[in-house]
Amino acid sequence: MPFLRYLVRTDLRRLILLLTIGSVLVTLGNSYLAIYNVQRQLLMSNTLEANQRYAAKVAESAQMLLTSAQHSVAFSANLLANNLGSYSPDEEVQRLVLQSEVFNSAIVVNQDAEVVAVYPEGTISKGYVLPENTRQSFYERKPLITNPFHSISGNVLVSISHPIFDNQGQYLGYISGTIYLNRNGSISRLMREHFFTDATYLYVVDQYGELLFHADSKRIGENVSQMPIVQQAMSLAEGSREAKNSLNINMLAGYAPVPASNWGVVVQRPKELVMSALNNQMMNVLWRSLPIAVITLMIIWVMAYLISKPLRQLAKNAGNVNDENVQGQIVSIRSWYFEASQLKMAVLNAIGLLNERIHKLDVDSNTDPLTQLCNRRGMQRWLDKFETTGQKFSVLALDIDHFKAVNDRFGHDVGDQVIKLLANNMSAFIQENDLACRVGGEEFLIFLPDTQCDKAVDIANSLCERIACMPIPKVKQITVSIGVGCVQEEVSARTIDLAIKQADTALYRAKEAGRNCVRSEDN
Ligand SMILES: Nc1nc2c(ncn2[C@@H]2O[C@H](COP(=O)(O)OP(=O)(O)OP(=O)(O)O)[C@@H](O)[C@H]2O)c(=O)[nH]1
Repeated sequence: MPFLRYLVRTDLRRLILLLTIGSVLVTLGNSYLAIYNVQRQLLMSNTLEANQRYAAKVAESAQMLLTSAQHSVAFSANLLANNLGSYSPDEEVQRLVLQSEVFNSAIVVNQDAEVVAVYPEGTISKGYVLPENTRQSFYERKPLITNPFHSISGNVLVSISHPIFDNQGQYLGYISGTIYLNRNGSISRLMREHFFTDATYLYVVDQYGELLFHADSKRIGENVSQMPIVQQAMSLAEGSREAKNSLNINMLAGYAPVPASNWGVVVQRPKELVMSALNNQMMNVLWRSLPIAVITLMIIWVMAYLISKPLRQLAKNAGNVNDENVQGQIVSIRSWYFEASQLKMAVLNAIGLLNERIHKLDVDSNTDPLTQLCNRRGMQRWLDKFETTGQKFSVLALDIDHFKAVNDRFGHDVGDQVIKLLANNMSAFIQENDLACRVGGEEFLIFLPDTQCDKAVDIANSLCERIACMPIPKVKQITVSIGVGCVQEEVSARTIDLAIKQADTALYRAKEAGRNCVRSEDN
């Protein structure tokens, strides 16, 4: 599952991405939620307030219409009271109905509860004596707006009446105008015609919770007094609230009273409709903010890449310190910000230091500490090189004569100084490409690349003489014996070994010959 491992691998870029994208998303989500809640609250309170204001406006207009209707009826009652002998009730009821669109019909009733004038004709007959249950205005003898009632023909009516008294205060009957709530007229138009373009609707209840006006005309007359919003509307107060309608749908309702008739006007709008408008709005916000969000996320991605890139390259190269080119690769890393640049310097320093230490260890492990010449291990490296390159060479095996005596006479420390001095002298004597090694206490091998045997013998003789003349503190003088060996054939491990053995044997012979001399295979 390499891909899965790649996905769950934790690196700086992923961490930066995770952190920043997480923060951006949480911030965006939080802002979105906050905007949603604020807008929701705002929209709900705006809708509640708008509905309350609309209900109040309609209620106020109804109040004005009813009050004006009451004044009209009062005016007619006064006219009839003062001119009953000369003025015709028939003309007055006709004028009452026709002068405005408020009343659908009007009647005058005398002190015997008998109808003496009616307009338009046919709604009720002159001479008709009111039955007991319709004599509210007759008995109460005061200005009155009756409770809504159902006529025989199925109409819902409200009657506005005013008593007629003569100059002596004697009761002569009353005049009343009738409004058919389910027919055309100022009030019913006021209640029915609205400018709602959505599912908002208005209804009116009387003081008993009976519907007087409703968008669904079939419901007029239905008693809805159990509904909480109606109960509040019936309390003759103005306000707004969230409430369920008769179909159990949540509504945002505003209500206001019509004091003249003890009616309540309710305007309500389904809450879901308000919320769906909000949801559309929020979707709109989301779509509009999407391009910026995508651009932001892309910028974050690029920044995460750029920030993590130098560190990632440093980490990768720090794991490859054995690579020869690692320092060059680290130098080429573009560390464009402070921390990465400091880290780059630190890694470069560390690798430099490490290489230095490794080099020193390498040199130490191949070098004789007393003379700083190659030891056996260092020598072997050179022999491997000769074998690989096929380069021929001669070799001198050199040993200090009677060195035990030097040690015995002057002490071991002086002996060491002699060995050191001899090594320096040899190093100064040999050529740049030659190699001097200390292979034993006072035994040395000197390799002379591309040097023939006779030439090597000459060099050995020169060296032997030079050392014999070398001034040495305390000891004064030492001599050395030298054996010469050469690689005669093709260079291989065997021929190299043979050449060294040759030199050793020749050295032995030099010692035997009295020391302070040179021997080779030929002499
Ligand atoms: N001071 C000192 N002495 C060493 C060191 N290595 C070996 N020796 C001494 O070198 C001496 C070598 O003695 P031998 O092998 O008998 O040889 P020699 O006395 O030089 O006599 P020939 O080689 O036969 O001429 C010994 O006494 C060793 O203790 C060293 O590193 N420092």
